[in-house]
Amino acid sequence: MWVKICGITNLEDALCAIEAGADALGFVFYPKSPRYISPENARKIAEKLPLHVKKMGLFVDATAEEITFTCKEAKMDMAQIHFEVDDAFWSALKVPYLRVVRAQKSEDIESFKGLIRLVDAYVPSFGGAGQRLDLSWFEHQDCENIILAGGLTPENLEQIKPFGFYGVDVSSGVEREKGIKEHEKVREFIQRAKA
Ligand SMILES: O=C(O)c1ccccc1N[C@@H]1O[C@H](COP(=O)(O)O)[C@@H](O)[C@H]1O
Repeated sequence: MWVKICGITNLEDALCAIEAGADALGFVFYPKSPRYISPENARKIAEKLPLHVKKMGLFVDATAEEITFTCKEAKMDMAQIHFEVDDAFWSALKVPYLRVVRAQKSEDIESFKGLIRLVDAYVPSFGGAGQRLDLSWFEHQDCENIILAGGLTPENLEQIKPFGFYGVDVSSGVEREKGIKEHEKVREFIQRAKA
């Protein structure tokens, strides 16, 4: 299973996640988030990381032009678009991206069906709140294109295994405090996701 550890704010947490086998790391460029990192600081970390690990910039309420610029400035491989956008946005975006569905009801998870997408639980603060999705919504769905997020922890990973998700994304569930990872939880999460 593909694993992304999100909300990275320092090099130590990034290296811990990589040593444990993370496939991707997330850097939050949303100024209202407690996990916000400046593009300049994200770049200092990204430059020290191996090429095979995807560096993903997470955005809320930004224009396609701003996101394109910030991803290049911060040496991100990809943008995670964590808010609703119109069709014109996607063609204006000039970096690879991951679509996010913030699901409030079961029908929502069918948005962008067939495309690789991250499905997170809807929260007014946009994310990182540890809010879980109702797993019964996924029971008759093809989950192989879905990266699941929202309230995941090392302890509840076992419940999602039978669905066959492409990947998982976690932030608050492996933290010691907002923006700082608990390394033992990071290792445990990745080990269980990949088992
Ligand atoms: O982490 C944040 O602060 C954040 C802010 C705004 C939008 C998304 C954010 N995080 C993403 O939310 C999901 C779920 O997080 P959690 O595991 O429930 O804490 C995940 O994709 C985070 O990257």
